[in-house]
Amino acid sequence: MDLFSELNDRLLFAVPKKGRLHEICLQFLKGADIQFHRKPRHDIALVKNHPIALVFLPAADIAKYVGGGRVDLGITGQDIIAETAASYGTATVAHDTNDTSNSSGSLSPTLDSVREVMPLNFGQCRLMVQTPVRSGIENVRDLIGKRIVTSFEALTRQFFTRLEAEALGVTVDTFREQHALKTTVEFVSGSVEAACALGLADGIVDLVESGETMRAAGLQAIDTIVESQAVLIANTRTRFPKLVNMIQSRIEGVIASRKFVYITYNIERDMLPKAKEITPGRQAPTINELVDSHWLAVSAMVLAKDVADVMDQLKTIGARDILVFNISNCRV
Ligand SMILES: Nc1ncnc2c1ncn2[C@@H]1O[C@H](COP(=O)(O)OP(=O)(O)OP(=O)(O)O)[C@@H](O)[C@H]1O
Ligand SMILES: O=P(O)(O)OC[C@H]1O[C@H](OP(=O)(O)OP(=O)(O)O)[C@H](O)[C@@H]1O
Repeated sequence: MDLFSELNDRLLFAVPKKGRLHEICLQFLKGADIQFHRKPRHDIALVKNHPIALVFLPAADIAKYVGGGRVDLGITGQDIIAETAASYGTATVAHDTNDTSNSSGSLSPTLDSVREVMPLNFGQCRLMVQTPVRSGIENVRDLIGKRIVTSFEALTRQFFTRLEAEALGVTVDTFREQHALKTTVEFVSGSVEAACALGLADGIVDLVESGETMRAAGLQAIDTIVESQAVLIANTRTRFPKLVNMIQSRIEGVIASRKFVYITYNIERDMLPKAKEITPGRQAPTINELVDSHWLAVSAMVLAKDVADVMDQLKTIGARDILVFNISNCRV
């Protein structure tokens, strides 16, 4: 059977083909036991153990493909969803209609049929307005009428349209009817931070995570347009709602297993109340008697980010043999 007829009976799942989100998406697929072999230079890979095909696409295009309907599911950033919606002139992503009829298969200019299934707890960043520190511009209003360079053209235009309307004391609709945007917004596809130093821009709109890139370019953040993280999105008219649920549940398991570690330790019986306070677990800690002893063995799930602190506290109440294990997978 050729690839095109193979794809007909499969859920299509779009995954970023490169960049910041790619590697961690592969870890999620592995954790969810979605097995595939991607041949070199192929952007479509058939999954061996489920009727799913993975489609490797630029992160920036994934919301568009899922909105178009032929791709059922995708992982991308909320910044990209917001940019795609802004470029279509729709404010947000619509929510589930429970309509599971077949989809059109076109790249239709709407995100009405895209549902945000769940946040994925990675790819956190903010889309920020930035200016050169030495320019002294710290108020976005002072950028009105100036040149802005960005990869997020639609959101930037939307932002400055609101700003200019506000400055004139009119509604956005009135502004659109009666005025032209004074601020110049220009698109570049990458290395946005270089634009000010090159004399192409008075300010930029770009993503900030640690702020290192921004500081290295002599820039400062003066406003936030969108806060973002990676999300799982689905087309509401997918033919495969059960598979979507299965993938969601498995990815939830992967997220939980990355979020928690498993701790086990021994404690004297009279210290148990304090131990329970330090490691309450998700429901309750598991407690076992140690043979012929007044010591107990306690185990519980603990937030991975808190584990060093928890171990310190357990030590102060006399816990011994404290062991911490990574969780390779779980359903919670
Ligand atoms: N510094 C960052 N920290 C966290 N998430 C980020 C960061 N930069 C980008 N992202 C997220 O990753 C998405 C894809 O950005 P990225 O720059 O990796 O895309 P790309 O253009 O496909 O890759 P490349 O930059 O390699 O060409 C962004 O839309 C955003 O959601
Ligand atoms: O605040 P930071 O932690 O420094 O991260 C921000 C940088 O990360 C992204 O770019 P990326 O490195 O993915 O490359 P790009 O510029 O080619 O998109 C973004 O466009 C910033 O340049």
